[in-house]
Amino acid sequence: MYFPNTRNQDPMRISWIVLDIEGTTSSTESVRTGLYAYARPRLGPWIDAHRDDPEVAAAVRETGGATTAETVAILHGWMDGDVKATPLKTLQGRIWAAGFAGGELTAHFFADVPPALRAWHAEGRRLAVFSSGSVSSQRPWFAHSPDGDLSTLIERNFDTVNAGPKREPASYRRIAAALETPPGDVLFLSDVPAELDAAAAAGWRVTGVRRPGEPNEHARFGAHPVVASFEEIV
Ligand SMILES: CSCCC(=O)C(=O)COP(=O)(O)O
Ligand SMILES: [Mg+2]
Repeated sequence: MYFPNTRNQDPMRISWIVLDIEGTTSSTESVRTGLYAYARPRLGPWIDAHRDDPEVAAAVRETGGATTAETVAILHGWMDGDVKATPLKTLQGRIWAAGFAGGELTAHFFADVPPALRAWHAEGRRLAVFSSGSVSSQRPWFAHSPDGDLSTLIERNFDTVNAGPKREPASYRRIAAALETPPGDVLFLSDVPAELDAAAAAGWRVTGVRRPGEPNEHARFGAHPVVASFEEIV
């Protein structure tokens, strides 16, 4: 096995591969026009119907709005600005999970992703996800791939609640500790250079994913190795 960023290192030491979702395994379009459009009109009714749910109540409190209308306006503003605020991700995640369960949503994965995940899993690499999307949405996303259920390949799920912000090294230290693995044995794949910087600062191996047509296609990845497809991670 050859990873672009493992020259002069033993690639067999990579025991965990941690995946970003949007821009890496899946298109930004599928998230923004699929998931975001689904959540947008449902936020208000969902909040009103789940006021007694502690997770929903806490997310609404953290949003800072006094009424449902105010809360929804703040949430819509975050969605418009692509602010990946944790309360928004919590509420979106719950709505999306219900949408997947009801058969109203399907996930998207780039064509090279399902075969790569299956091959890595078959050769003994362990797979995890670290996304701004909440864990409650990550699992149904992988379960409802058009290429079949990929969630069985994913052993661990991390988000901004159980790990922390994606641009802070401490979050990656927390994940490596949870995986009980030395940081140098973990490879992180992401389309966002600042996330790769944070992971590398925590001692992880990293590879940038520069997919044609994605918002970060022309991003500067600095010294980080970069691939355009998981097929290049042979
Ligand atoms: C079911 S995945 C939801 C995707 C999402 O909401 C998101 O913010 C993805 O961000 P990422 O950190 O994976 O780039
Ligand atoms: Mg991403």
